[in-house]
Amino acid sequence: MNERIDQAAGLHRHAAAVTAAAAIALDNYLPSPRPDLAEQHELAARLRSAAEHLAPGWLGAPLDALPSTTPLGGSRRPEFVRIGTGQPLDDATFPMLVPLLGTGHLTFSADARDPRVGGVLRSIVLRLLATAPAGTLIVRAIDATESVFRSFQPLADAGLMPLAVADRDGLRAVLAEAEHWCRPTRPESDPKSARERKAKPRRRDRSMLLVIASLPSMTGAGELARIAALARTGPTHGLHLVVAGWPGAALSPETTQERLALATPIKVKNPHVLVGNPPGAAYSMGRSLNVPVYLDPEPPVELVQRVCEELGASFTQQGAVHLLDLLPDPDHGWWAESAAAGLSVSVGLAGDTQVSLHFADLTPHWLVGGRSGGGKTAFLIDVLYGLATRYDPEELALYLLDFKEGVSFSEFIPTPRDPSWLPHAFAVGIESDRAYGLAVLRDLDAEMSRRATIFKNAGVSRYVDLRNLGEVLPRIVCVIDEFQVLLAGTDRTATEAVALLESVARKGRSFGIHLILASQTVRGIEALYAKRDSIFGQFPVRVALPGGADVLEPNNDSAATLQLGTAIVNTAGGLGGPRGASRAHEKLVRFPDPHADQQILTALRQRLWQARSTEDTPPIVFSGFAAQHLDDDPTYQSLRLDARLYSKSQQPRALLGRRVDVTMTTADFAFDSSPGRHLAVLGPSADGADVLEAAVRSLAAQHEPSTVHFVLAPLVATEHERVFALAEDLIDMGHPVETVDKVGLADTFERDDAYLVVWGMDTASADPRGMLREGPARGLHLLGWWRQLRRFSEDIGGSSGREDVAGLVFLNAPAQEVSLLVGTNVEWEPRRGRALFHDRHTGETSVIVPYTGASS
Ligand SMILES: Nc1ncnc2c1ncn2[C@@H]1O[C@H](COP(=O)(O)OP(=O)(O)OP(=O)(O)O)[C@@H](O)[C@H]1O
Repeated sequence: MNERIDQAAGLHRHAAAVTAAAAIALDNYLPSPRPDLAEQHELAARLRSAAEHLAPGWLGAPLDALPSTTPLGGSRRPEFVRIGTGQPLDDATFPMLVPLLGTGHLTFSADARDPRVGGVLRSIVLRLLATAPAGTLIVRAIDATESVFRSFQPLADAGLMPLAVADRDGLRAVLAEAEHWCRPTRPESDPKSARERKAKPRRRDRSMLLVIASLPSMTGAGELARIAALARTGPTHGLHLVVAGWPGAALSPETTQERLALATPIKVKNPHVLVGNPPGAAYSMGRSLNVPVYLDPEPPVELVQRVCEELGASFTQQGAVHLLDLLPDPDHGWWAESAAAGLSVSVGLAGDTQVSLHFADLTPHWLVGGRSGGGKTAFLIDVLYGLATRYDPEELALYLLDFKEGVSFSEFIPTPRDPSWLPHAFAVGIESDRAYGLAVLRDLDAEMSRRATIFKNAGVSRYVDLRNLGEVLPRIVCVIDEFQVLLAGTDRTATEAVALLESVARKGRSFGIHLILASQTVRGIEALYAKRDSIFGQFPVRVALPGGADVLEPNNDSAATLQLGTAIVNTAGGLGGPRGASRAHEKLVRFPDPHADQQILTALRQRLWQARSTEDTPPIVFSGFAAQHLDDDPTYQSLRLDARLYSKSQQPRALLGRRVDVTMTTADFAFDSSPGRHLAVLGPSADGADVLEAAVRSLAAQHEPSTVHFVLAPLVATEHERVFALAEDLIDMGHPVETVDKVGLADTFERDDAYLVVWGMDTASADPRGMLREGPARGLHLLGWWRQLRRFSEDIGGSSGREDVAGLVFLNAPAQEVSLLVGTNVEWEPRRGRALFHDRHTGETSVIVPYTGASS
């Protein structure tokens, strides 16, 4: 350690001496009215030699002439950087250096739309990145032209420097990050932590460089003021700015943009530039160096590419963690742990050491934050494989819900190409919708009640005590990715979801039920305003990924500048502590990208799957936008195998679709002789025709041949073909079938023991009221699709006839009209692939995914 300090001090003394020498050289130089050529040559030579010391290699050499063997990554912070060539005489030149890191900022009077400025910005950033010791320089860029840093893409891919932001929101986000970086440190009171701080890298060991190549067009006075404020305070916190286009044009006659504090201003002329006085120093000739300076040309594209790729690769290699580094040895330790006292899983490496987090009484739930693309899914998948390799499916059951458009958890379910699944996965929601999220929370709440009864019967009050009695009951971990979607707004779903979340969050620990809530935004969830503390207070484990600092306490800035693949894990509710001090409750970890090695991931899942017990069934999958088919319905499958399942003593039921609940139960409507046993499918959506067909097919499967008639009336021309095909199938099953048209329909109203199925009931001319009232008693049931709700209402004789049709399936019908027909206020938002089913007999009103289309 002493050796490194001595080395640093030596380097510092050396740099100071060279700077002083250069300053004296410049100060002693007074331009004579008739310049002495020899003297100028000699001065340029002295400046060249000073520059070689101050800015060797990457920092000061012409980039197109640099040997390709020049190594990347120096041993200390680069302080001066070359911007171009000073040319006092045609044949006398010297490298123009400016102080930056450790001193102040740079401004260019023109922005990057001037290609010379764009070029020199690329060159400055490249020089600094190539020289800074690995991981010590954090670069953020803003560029409305979106072209200046395009060639730096490999750094973004490696997670070293995000792509430049181009719009005002991006600018604001970057400014907020820089302001976060500059927040004053909290006073140091604990001498021990002060001591420890010396041994740890401190914030000042890293610098943040904010490069503004061109400001977004909507930039306002507020943002300009924030930039100016950052310039004033930045350097003491290691923040430095390079701003092109400063000062810009005044936004209004009252506003003039001041020179940026602590900046070396560069006035862009044509073809040269003038370099103004650096902060705290003055060229003796006046406000700027009295020598024309030519900005460095832009670095060769291949060079940028090569350097970025090398930096990216070495960063990736240095930090790379492999999923297998976090998992137990498959030959010795899979499924070896007991969940009785809690669950434990390695979530990443700190140095070479595994860092584990737990689901236990003191740490029942976790909150994970990170911006989109920040690695949330990767982190969650690591955790899930970690748990799934440590605990037997008897010890652990997973509920996995994803509210974003991606398909985070789809790898845990069987697909046509790969039939394996994660045996621990009980229910998986892909592109979940809010109704399904709510169903999962209801299910967890009901599971708590079920477990409470088990506990009571066993005479215990805690999960661990029950397990100690030898009872097998898995712990449940429910992961909800982008949970804020479930809680969005202030509607009934949000209100109920908050109440259930609170209940599970508060009581879950006692029942072995744990939550991982993940989000890109934890603040600003309106439905949580009153409940924030009472809910999140139950989440002592906080995991902040890049862009997810808001899961930590506002004054804890440890996650301010995380790179992709790293996370802050905090087990004290996000609480911080003195900057730089070692925090037992908080660690910076590196975690693997599980998808980096798809083969290993597949092999892992298959191995887990092969180890499952023979009773294990695939997870129940709710796929938000997937259609549901009658042939895939387990109820339909079983009744086709054994029609006696619905024997005559039971009522035949029309299967309509799957309810949006955890197990995706079948929604059905029963037919018997009591009044109202008719089914109306309502709304213009073409799905109506499919719903009727599924209803008919499922009913046909429950009747012995020749025991009931099917009368099919395709009054909608487009449905003729479908109905004829259906009729053939029914005949094959041994059922008597008739098809009728509009004229023939009226006669069928008098029949007994028949299902009368009408596609386009709204075009029928006969009055169905008598048939609706009296039909069921004679075994005649109508299954009708009305495309217009008003016509249906007329057909039943308005609200007085409501009871005559007890089964209602609403497709794309507005909530107001639905409420009128149901007779109570119904919350319903019509959308593709969803229907609202109301059964007046059972009182059920539920959202279903109606059966549509061909079977899979
Ligand atoms: N530990 C890691 N190391 C390197 N790259 C990673 C790591 N984790 C994730 N990535 C990469 O970052 C990208 C985003 O990751 P991921 O999909 O997990 O983020 P996310 O936060 O879930 O994003 P979104 O919410 O947009 O889906 C992916 O391309 C992934 O390969």
